Amino acid sequence: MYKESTNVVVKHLVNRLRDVRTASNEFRLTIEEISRMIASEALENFPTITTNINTWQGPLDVEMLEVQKIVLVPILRAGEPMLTGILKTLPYAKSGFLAMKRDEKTSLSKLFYENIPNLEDKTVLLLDPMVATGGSLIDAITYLKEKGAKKILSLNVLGSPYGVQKVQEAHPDVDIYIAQIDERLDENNYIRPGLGDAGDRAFNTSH
Ligand SMILES: O=P(O)(O)OC[C@H]1O[C@H](OP(=O)(O)OP(=O)(O)O)[C@H](O)[C@@H]1O
Ligand SMILES: O=c1cc[nH]c(=O)[nH]1
Ligand SMILES: [Mg+2]
Repeated sequence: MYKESTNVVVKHLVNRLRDVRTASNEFRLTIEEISRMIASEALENFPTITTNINTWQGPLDVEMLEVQKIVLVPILRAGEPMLTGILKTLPYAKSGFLAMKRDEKTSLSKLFYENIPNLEDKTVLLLDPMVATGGSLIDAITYLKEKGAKKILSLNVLGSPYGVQKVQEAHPDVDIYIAQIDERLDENNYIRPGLGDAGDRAFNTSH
């Protein structure tokens, strides 16, 4: 299944990303903010554990998210601000890394580096702002499954209808939480209206 956010603040922030005046620093901070809100939506039904803590009035049993069961995996580069944002909310989550690049001629993704912790009993939050053809996300999920992932939630900012459908067809067990699904994929496999190249926008390499 996929869930597109209906939150008006999320939509507002996505539109800040589209504006060409939004320079790299603000662009990354906005991705951080959107990611924290999408993570809240994705974790709404995540298991909690009763924990005894000391409060100002003494011991108290409270329900806490089972953060030790979460592994955050950004797809670099563009996924990096998503990791930074969510780690501010969940500083004790573990992180793994996939560095992938889409060949802009063939649109096929290539994996350059990986560092994935043990995924036994874990839920992976896979982080990539953009789902264009869906190829990078499909390959990343396939790789994580080979590494033992049983449960993967995909957190994304912008998708094309085509890409989101392709990911669902390839991996129907993966739930997608996305801020906005745009109109279409263009002839160069870019999302329209979209925001351009998220990695270039985030790291100031557009020109
Ligand atoms: O759905 P797809 O057609 O595979 O395209 C989406 C991919 O393209 C972008 O990364 P890119 O390859 O540009 O790498 P970057 O993060 O280094 O810019 C984006 O972050 C996705 O990973
Ligand atoms: O629109 C797109 C497509 C792929 N990658 C991006 O960053 N943006
Ligand atoms: Mg890029």
